[in-house]
Amino acid sequence: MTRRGLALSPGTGSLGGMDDIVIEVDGLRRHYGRFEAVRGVSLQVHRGELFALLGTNGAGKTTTVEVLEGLRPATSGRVRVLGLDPVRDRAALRPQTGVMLQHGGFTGSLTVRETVETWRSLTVRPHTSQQVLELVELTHRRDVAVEQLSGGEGRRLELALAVLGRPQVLFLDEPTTGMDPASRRRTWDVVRELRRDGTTVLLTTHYLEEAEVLADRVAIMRRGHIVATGTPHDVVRTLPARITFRLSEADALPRLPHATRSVEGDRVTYESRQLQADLTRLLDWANTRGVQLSALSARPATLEDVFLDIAADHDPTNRYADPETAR
Ligand SMILES: Nc1ncnc2c1ncn2[C@@H]1O[C@H](COP(=O)(O)OP(=O)(O)OP(=O)(O)O)[C@@H](O)[C@H]1O
Repeated sequence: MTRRGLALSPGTGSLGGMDDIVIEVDGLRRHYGRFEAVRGVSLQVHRGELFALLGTNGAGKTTTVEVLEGLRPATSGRVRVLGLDPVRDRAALRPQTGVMLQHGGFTGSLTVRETVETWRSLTVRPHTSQQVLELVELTHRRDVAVEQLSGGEGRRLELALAVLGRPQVLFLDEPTTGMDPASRRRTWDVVRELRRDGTTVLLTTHYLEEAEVLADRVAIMRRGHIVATGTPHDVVRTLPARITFRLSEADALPRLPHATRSVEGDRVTYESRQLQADLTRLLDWANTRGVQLSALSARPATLEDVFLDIAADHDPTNRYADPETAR
């Protein structure tokens, strides 16, 4: 979706000495008292990239993002955003970054427009209110008190405020939580548009489909570690594709050369490393015998499959890791 006449390009103010790497995390550890929430995380995000940080509840995503935002110091390890230290250089970094927290702090009695105007007065080189409200499709709600917005509209207002200062780097912590599927897709369009205009985005989300459609690269965290990383395609291809169908007489099932089979009642699942070859073999077998495979489906693995595999508490360390991106 292209929005008319919007100049969304991020600020280009040079902070000097940076290359293509916008976010750099090396061996990050973060303790809360004696509990270690982040246990040696390393990642790099390049200019204009959208990187999604995924993980089970309590895995350490928010803690990692808060360290990057300068809201918490690292216990140890090196963290740089635009070549700067997020805590020490917070004043220099702040105008270059946009932050959408899980729970924004609005004053409920102000209208949407008053809220944006208040934030504009605190922002260097801001977009106009009209621009950002158009971007997130809240123009028709501009005179409504913030407390009367729906949950999804509130999230869109937070997104508008996060991009108000034309940030080079945008941190989005669960940006579409509480949105209906249509709002979520509209928000994806906005994020894609920002990314197209060169904004670097670090996103956390529990919606695996969101990461699959938006992210250039993902990292999946569990218990303070990154256990899988790479492009969504790279991460997903570590797991086999699935062929499923229902068949009452499962005894006569064929062996497929690249697949393992499991049967639960009348539900048959093949996990296949070569979907096309195995599916062809299966369909030939069924056609030759006149067998009806009901509710037949064949699909590659998804990020959700990988996530569930990781959450199931196998030991996935190293299984998914891409050595170039997770050191
Ligand atoms: N202020 C704090 N004091 C003590 N422990 C904390 C604090 N903040 C977070 N933790 C703990 O650190 C761990 C990581 O929390 P964090 O919020 O970073 O995880 P998360 O991956 O963002 O989780 P979620 O998906 O549930 O939002 C959790 O075990 C959490 O209970």
